[in-house]
Amino acid sequence: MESVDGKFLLEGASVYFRKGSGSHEVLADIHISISKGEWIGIVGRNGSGKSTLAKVLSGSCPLSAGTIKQGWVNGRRIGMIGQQPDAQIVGETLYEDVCFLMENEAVEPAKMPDKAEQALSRVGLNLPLDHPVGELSGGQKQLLAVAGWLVTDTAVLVFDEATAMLDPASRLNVLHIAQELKRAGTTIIWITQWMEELAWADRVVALDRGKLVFDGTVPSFFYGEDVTAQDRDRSRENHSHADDVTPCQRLGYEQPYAVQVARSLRKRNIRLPSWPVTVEQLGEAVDNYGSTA
Ligand SMILES: Nc1ncnc2c1ncn2[C@@H]1O[C@H](COP(=O)(O)OP(=O)(O)OP(=O)(O)O)[C@@H](O)[C@H]1O
Repeated sequence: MESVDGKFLLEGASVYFRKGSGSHEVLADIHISISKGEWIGIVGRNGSGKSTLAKVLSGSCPLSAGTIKQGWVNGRRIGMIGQQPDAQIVGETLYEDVCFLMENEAVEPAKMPDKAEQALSRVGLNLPLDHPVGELSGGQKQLLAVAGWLVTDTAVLVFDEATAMLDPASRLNVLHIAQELKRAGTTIIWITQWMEELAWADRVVALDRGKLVFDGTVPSFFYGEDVTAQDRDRSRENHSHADDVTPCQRLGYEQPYAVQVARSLRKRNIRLPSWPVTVEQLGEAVDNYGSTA
């Protein structure tokens, strides 16, 4: 276990912006602890403060009150990938773009081509270094932005609705790359409006009008009381909590299809052996149910 001092922590974090003669509270008294190598999914409706939280975590928005302790990040970088693929492009070619951060960090010029190639290959952009950035698709531009962070020692990558403008295949590709990075030890903060993307997270944090209204596991976000009830109710087979409103629904989001099906099955007392969020997970759960039933 990390010591408390070593934790990446937000404590009572608040951000106010000036509005007329008063102030507008965008983040209110947020407490979050982020573990090394964790994947945290952050959700909340438009204007709930997600981007502001992303900026606070990456150090680009100062707090009006409270504290941030970067603990185990320990001077390493916190990168951020935004929603607009074009907004984060800084070079004309892949090489120029991916070298931008290295130049800022005074990496030896002789080492740059190798580092650039390694970073591009890690994100699966296997194109010539002089390939024009203007010819990349939106999804490839997002991967290029990720590669830009990989040339330096990046401890945490914040994806702020980074897949919002992408087609389903590119979206999945960016998710896969983030998963690879997590396996290699990078901490992932994944902000999204797409509920199914939370399937990749270890934990969900939800914001509503600047307040933290949920911080828990993915199953408890989508299945609410059912999850805690499962243990409690093992001996009461006919009891079902499927009518309970889940944290996901309370936030005003539609539950993913797989969650709707699984909850509907639970109402009929068919309890799948896991808590599916994607259709693939639902298929696996049904398979496993079939083999144990
Ligand atoms: N620099 C700023 N000055 C004043 N108000 C701001 C500033 N930045 C954000 N806000 C306000 O803070 C609130 C939260 O904005 P933020 O972008 O963090 O929310 P969000 O959840 O990311 O929204 P979206 O999903 O629409 O991107 C909004 O009401 C926004 O208008």
